[in-house]
Amino acid sequence: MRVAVLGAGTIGGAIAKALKKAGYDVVATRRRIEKAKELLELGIEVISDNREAVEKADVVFIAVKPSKVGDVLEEIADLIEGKLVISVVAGVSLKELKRFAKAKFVRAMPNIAVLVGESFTAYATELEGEEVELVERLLRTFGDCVRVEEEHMDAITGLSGSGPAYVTVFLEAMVYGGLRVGLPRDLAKRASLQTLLGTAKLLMETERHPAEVREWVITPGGTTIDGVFELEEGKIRTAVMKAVDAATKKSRILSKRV
Ligand SMILES: NC(=O)C1=CN([C@@H]2O[C@H](COP(=O)(O)OP(=O)(O)OC[C@H]3O[C@@H](n4cnc5c(N)ncnc54)[C@H](OP(=O)(O)O)[C@@H]3O)[C@@H](O)[C@H]2O)C=CC1
Ligand SMILES: O=C(O)[C@@H]1CCC=N1
Repeated sequence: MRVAVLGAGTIGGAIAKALKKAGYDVVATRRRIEKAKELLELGIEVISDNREAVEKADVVFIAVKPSKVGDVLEEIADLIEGKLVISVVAGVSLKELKRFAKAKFVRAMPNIAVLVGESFTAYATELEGEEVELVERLLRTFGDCVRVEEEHMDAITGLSGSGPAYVTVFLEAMVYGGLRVGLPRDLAKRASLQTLLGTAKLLMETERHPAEVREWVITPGGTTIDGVFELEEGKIRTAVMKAVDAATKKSRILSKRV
């Protein structure tokens, strides 16, 4: 199966790599192909002509910025009639995509962990049956994937699409905390990363509520409660909730600009 990825930038490049690794024949596009050396080295064909890429492909991914999606769809509209087209563009609805072409559209939202096969990808579509099975086969090469009602897609964008950025802020703060109490940089980073990974794995495997796992860690009168007290005073929960809310609202605003 041949897959075209239009807009081989940060996420498009990651998608092209994941699909190539899974054995798909991949053609990727961007205007400045000199910036796609890494993809070329992996055996991915990189060209600047979207029409040529689409003509040769069975499935098309669109990973350009929201402001460009209209132009790109207009450019390829006649070639994608009846073709499966998966857009990962934030804030652009199925209804808006369908304004430009009569393709079989899927709206998906992965995150940058596609690069290590650990994305959370949600998708919405009106397709059914074998076509949905194909969509899931493709999206599973990125990591976990789940079908959702389209009304959830902006919130998914604000939560898991943008999520790696929030987690890296927290992670960096943990490392700095380690530095502040005198740990060497490498040790602080390794301890913070493994703590994050281990906690996520623990929560996933035990399916316990985060509060329950937190109670396991907090020894009465011990060290952890003093740390948790500071986090609560710093309003970390409202800060994270506001971050998800702001990014979700931005996704909703982007959709009005296409
Ligand atoms: N970054 C992320 O983690 C995620 C991003 N997304 C979505 O993916 C999209 C891209 O985001 P991101 O990867 O961060 O942005 P980038 O700017 O890194 O990638 C966009 C790419 O599109 C290329 N491009 C621009 N115009 C065209 C065109 N006419 N034809 C073909 N390619 C073109 C650009 O390259 P050139 O200038 O060389 O043409 C650029 O590399 C956005 O819509 C975003 O909402 C979704 C999930 C996660
Ligand atoms: O920042 C953005 O707009 C994109 C969408 C989700 C992650 N990155």
